[in-house]
Amino acid sequence: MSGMSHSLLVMKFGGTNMQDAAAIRHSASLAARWARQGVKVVVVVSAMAGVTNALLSIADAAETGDIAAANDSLAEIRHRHMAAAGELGGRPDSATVRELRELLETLRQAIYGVYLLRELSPRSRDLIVAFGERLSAPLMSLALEGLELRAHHLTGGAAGILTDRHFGGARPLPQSAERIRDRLGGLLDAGVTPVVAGFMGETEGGSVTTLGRGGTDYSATILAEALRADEVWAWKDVDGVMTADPRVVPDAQNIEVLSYGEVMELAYFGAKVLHPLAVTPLQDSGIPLRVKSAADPDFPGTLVQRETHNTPGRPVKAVTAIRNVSLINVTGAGVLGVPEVVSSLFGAIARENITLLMVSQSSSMSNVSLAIPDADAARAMEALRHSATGELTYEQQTGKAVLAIVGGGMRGQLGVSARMFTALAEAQTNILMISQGSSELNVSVAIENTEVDAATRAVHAAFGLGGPAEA
Ligand SMILES: Nc1ncnc2c1ncn2[C@@H]1O[C@H](COP(=O)(O)OP(=O)(O)O)[C@@H](O)[C@H]1O
Ligand SMILES: N[C@@H](CC(=O)OP(=O)(O)O)C(=O)O
Repeated sequence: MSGMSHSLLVMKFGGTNMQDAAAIRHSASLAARWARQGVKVVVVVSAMAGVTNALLSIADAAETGDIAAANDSLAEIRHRHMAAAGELGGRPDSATVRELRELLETLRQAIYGVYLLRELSPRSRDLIVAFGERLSAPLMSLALEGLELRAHHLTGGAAGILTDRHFGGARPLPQSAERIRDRLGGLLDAGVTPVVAGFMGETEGGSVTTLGRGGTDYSATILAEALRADEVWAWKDVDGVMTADPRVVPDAQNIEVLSYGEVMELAYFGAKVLHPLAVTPLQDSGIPLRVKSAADPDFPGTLVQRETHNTPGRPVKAVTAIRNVSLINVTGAGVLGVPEVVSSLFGAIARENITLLMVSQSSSMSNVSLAIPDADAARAMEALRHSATGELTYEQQTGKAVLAIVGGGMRGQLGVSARMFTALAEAQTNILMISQGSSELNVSVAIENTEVDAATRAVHAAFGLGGPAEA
């Protein structure tokens, strides 16, 4: 695909595309291919694959006093980055390699601090976990320099991304846009390729924040919107956004076009391919986002744009699933016809910042069911018990999953849900709960965790997603 018509592209490279020196070199060559054609390229990088999870475990180990485990794992991270730096041509005495060493030492001290205090606040966790991206950005600079490009790496904060103080799930502040133009405009005009550490920003007071798991996609779109880029390209280890997770459904197909709304639903309902909020910065400008395959750069991938693009006979575009979900059933006299109770339940969930995946209320109004990620369920139960009025009982069932179908073509179409339920029945899947999003872009059901893979394949086949669209 030609980039000739573009003047500015933001390119995001995920953990897999940064996993070792060879992958980083390949990623750099993709950025260089367009930079050499005169396109200004802003590169945004994730941590090397696995590093974010490792840093989270290290922080937890330090907090519980297991400094030996923390140090062992830190040594692996140090080795992995120093080895990659060497392979990418970084000399031990070069400024970039010295900087890497200093970053690793600061990380070690931060972890030791957690160990001494036995205390890990959301703020300290963000500081520690963002080191993954701060350490991978210099490696990308080395790789770009190895291809004779001039590069300059920056933290998310230094690139101008200012956020609120919501550690672990921070949101950008409006004044970021001007800061980003200030911080990156000069570099771009001087022919330098900025390499921005993804996933992170900083508060006005200078504390490091993170944008939520998978947040590098979000960093890329925040930068693209501020810089009025022509497009954002998210390079992945898949062809694009697929009709289902290709690890579960071998005949999943690439989706050519999706709307911002569709991609948000897909991400919300578990498609790990993009951050659920990634397209939100683009909604005003309509800047397109392309999900592209790093292994096959000329393949068009998936174009994500403002407008919905429907194929006749194909109301559903994709099937997604979220595993490890809890269902919380709220029953009791207090639920009977008392909308305030429902609103107080929602308030409690919202205050705790818990993702509410599904809600359903029985027609008798005597029962409300909520689907919540297992990881949030204990907090949710606690919050619900403290919030509600009346005589309510709460019952939690774990080991469930949410399966969703997504597509703009289902709006106003009869029979789509019925087709999904028939497919599930034929696959002997018991449906525990049903809900349709008010946007009419999705229908979701709660099922048993153990039945997710078979159910996904059955629904995928029922909507003809594994082959060419029906006429
Ligand atoms: N509908 C889907 N389309 C494409 N990929 C999906 C989908 N659902 C889940 N995935 C998984 O998401 C992965 C890509 O996301 P991720 O690894 O986070 O990307 P990144 O390269 O940005 O780190 C793929 O390897 C794939 O297994
Ligand atoms: N490293 C962060 C941010 C990210 O976006 O990663 P990836 O692009 O590898 O999904 C995470 O794991 O959440």
